[in-house]
Amino acid sequence: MSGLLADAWVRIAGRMRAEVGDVEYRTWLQQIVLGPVDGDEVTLMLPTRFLRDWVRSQYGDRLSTLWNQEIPAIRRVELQVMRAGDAVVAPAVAMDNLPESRPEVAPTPVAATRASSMSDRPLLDRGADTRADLAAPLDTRFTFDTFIVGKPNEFAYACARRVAEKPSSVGFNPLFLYGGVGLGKTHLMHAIGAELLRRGGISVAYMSAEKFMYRFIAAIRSQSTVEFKDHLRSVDVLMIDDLQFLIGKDNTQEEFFHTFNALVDAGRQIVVSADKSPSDLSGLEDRLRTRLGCGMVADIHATTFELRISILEAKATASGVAVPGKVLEFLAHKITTNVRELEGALNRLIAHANLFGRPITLESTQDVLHDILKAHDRRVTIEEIQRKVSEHWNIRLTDMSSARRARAVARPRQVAMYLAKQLTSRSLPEIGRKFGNRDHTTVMHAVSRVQELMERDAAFAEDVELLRRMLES
Ligand SMILES: Nc1ncnc2c1ncn2[C@@H]1O[C@H](COP(=O)(O)OP(=O)(O)OP(=O)(O)O)[C@@H](O)[C@H]1O
Repeated sequence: MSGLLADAWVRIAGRMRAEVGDVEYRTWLQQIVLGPVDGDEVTLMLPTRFLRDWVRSQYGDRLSTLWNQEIPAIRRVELQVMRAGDAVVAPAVAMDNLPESRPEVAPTPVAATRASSMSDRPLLDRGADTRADLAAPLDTRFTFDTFIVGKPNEFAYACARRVAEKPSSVGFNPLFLYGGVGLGKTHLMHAIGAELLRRGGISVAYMSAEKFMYRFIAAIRSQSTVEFKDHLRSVDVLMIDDLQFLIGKDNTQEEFFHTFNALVDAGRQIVVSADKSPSDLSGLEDRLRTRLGCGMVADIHATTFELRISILEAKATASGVAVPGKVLEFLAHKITTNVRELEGALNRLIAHANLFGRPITLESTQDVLHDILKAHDRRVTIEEIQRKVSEHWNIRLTDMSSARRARAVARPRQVAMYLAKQLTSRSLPEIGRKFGNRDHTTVMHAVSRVQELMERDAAFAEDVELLRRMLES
């Protein structure tokens, strides 16, 4: 039964994804864990109360209907907050593990290939000779206009713009974009596609390396490799996302290599993205790596605090919901690695504010994003905080846990407790223990005292803020 349930759940999750779109699925539904069935009721579990309430109010009815269609004996869906020890029938279904939710082949030729949701399927637009089987939408939100440029990505952005304006320019073919997860590679590729489409008269194919492989395998199975190759080799611009997927897939690499050569030799543009530079993609064949590195290689670096703030400001403005600067700064401090996560956190705050009609505050942010923030807390330890604070005020590290009450020692100790509360997910008693076995009420007092002082004394507030930044960087 559990295999049957798990299979049904994957289909339902795929259906929901198709209905709500990738971003909404990732933000709200991807964390659902499948629990057991009891009588006519299936249990779905979520990590926080907020997520549970939101999913219940927004998707509860639809989930019940889909479950009932899959397994008629199921009539109700029970949404629960997950607790340790709850029985799990199937883990959360990450988007990449879902079946393709839209039809592979567009039913009719599509001339304008813009649609509202993201897809890995390639697109092709060349007026009259647009072919239906290569037509697919780009994510209309991923344009150059919505891409926020800062020091870490300005070079990649400039290269992408150049390719969109003048494909196949000398020195820019292939364009190889690389960088860590969620830093905007796909966004830039879609932006190139959108710009080329806007200008018109050029055919563009975009697909992930994974999709490239599946299509290639499907073509082999249906004995249509010649058509597959011809199709790909007829485009003016070919974009392949997440090339690292081809590592270890030797036959697909070989096919890609030939397609690549045929296109470049014919003066067509190739754009490729990956998580590493060509020279670091050690599982790729040498000759392919060499060719990939022959054009323009552009690195998207990790975001800076300033870039994260600019991205958040732009997204908050676009949403039309007032998000205080302090909240944006807090998020930019806390979520530092991945723009996708940063965006997801902001979306959740905005949805919460809309749902309950309450303004966004620092307190509500900490509450609503509890699970995300906890995951980002782990990096700073109380010991590090104690060390930095002692160095800053030039006191002995042992005074963090000593009984000395002189202000010169007691104040830094209070600041360290305050920072421990802000920057880690430790409870008040746990923090107290690390400071010479002090009681949790002492920590509570320290936190409110530091807050009070920060409000009254700008120089002191600046000191504390500086320490916080140092600890987080
Ligand atoms: N500079 C930026 N300005 C605006 N939005 C951005 C920027 N960088 C990333 N994003 C947003 O962050 C999200 C993740 O970006 P994207 O999917 O392009 O990342 P990626 O580098 O392709 O990630 P992956 O390695 O997972 O494929 C997208 O919603 C994108 O719009």
